[in-house]
Amino acid sequence: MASVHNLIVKRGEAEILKNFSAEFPEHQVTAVSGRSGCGKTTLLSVLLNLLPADSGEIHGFQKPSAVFQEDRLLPYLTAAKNISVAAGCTETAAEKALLQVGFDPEDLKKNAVQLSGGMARRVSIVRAMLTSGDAVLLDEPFKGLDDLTREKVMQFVKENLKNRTTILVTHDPRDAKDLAAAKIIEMETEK
Ligand SMILES: Nc1ncnc2c1ncn2[C@@H]1O[C@H](COP(=O)(O)OP(=O)(O)OP(=O)(O)O)[C@@H](O)[C@H]1O
Repeated sequence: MASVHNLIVKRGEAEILKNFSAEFPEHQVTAVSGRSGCGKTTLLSVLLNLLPADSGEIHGFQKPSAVFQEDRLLPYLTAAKNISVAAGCTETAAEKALLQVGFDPEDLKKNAVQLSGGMARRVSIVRAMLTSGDAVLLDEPFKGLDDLTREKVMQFVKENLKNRTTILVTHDPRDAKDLAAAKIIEMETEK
């Protein structure tokens, strides 16, 4: 089991995670939901080492890759270059993956700054899925995608999870079901 134990995380004066403990089945998907502001993104930021915990223990997230709510792309590189630089794969592999998630061949020529929000979101999903590591942290990855695109992206994510321990933050029960989540954590009750 990957786990966090008695995590305390403050942001400014506010204690966001108050002795939060949870277990995440290894090689499976755990869905995390909870009201807006309860600390889901904060939890992922701590697991990614982007935010320090004030105390607590973390096990099983040595090398996670992530989809953030904001897409964090390098604006003047193409989608495929953004992916290959971060994931260490070839641009050809990145382009193949982008076509799978619904990019048009024409879109492959554009720099990230020229992409729509939904396209940028798909680039960040492909980047996370093609990056190797022991865990995948997905912060509302399917939010705002139309149904057809969501289906393509869902298929791509399923094919590329590769048994990695996965945390899926989502408000949509369909996401947990479609990714066959082994466990669902409702954050308020576990804080
Ligand atoms: N950079 C920051 N500095 C100070 N407080 C912050 C910062 N980012 C978030 N917070 C606060 O931390 C709390 C938890 O935010 P977080 O983004 O983790 O919630 P969330 O559960 O992911 O919410 P949502 O579902 O809306 O994305 C909120 O009260 C928020 O205002």
